[in-house]
Amino acid sequence: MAAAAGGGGGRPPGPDSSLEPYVQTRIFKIIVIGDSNVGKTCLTFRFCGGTFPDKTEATIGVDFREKTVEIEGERIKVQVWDTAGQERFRKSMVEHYYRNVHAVVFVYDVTKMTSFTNLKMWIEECNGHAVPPLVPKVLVGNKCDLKDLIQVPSSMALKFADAHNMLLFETSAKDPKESQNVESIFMCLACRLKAQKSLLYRDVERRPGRGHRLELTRDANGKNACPC
Ligand SMILES: Nc1nc2c(ncn2[C@@H]2O[C@H](COP(=O)(O)OP(=O)(O)OP(=O)(O)O)[C@@H](O)[C@H]2O)c(=O)[nH]1
Ligand SMILES: [Mg+2]
Repeated sequence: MAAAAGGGGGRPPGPDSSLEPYVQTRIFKIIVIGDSNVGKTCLTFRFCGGTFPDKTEATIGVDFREKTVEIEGERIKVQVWDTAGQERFRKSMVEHYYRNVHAVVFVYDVTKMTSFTNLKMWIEECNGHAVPPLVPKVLVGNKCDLKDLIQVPSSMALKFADAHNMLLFETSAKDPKESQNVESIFMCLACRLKAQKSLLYRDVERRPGRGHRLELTRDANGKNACPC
């Protein structure tokens, strides 16, 4: 596809750069919401970077993390908004969190009951920002590695999740054995969003010199099927 600069040799001229092919990559904006210290930063780190951070500080405003995934042959950019749990670090940003959001992850800490009871407030905040009912939402109980300290029984969390029409994931950002489960949270949402065909292509990526790529690469093994 690439043509030598300067032409000659009977070859066709290289493509005009303004006509370079585009690849359209959908971006799914997923926000992670919940009390301070429940592990939002660690969960997003685990999903996007594959590791558990040695040390975290309270998030101020928002941190963005991204991961490109492939689902049924389509490359999708999952843009994770790691929000601040502390009121003073989030109040000027709240509008931005919810604007054009595609999916919401509500997080609580299984070792801290107040982080679970506060979910009601987080859901109210979300509803108060006119997030459409079609926007998928999931519930995540984090820090399951701290088995002896668990305060929120699974049965209670499941009941709450059912009542709010959400899937429940109980996991640990810290335990490497749970990394697949953490991945499933975001992949499940991405799969659901992909199935909502009405979502617009929100991002157009220019990929010079790669030929026409509007036809999408296919996973020969049919991997990346929806985990939920
Ligand atoms: N044992 C255990 N500790 C965790 C886990 N996830 C996070 N932590 C710890 O919990 C503390 C808070 O984690 P963060 O990810 O910074 O919490 P956050 O929800 O982002 O907090 P804010 O940014 O203030 O909203 C840190 O000390 C983490 O190391 C987990 O799965 N297990
Ligand atoms: Mg944080």
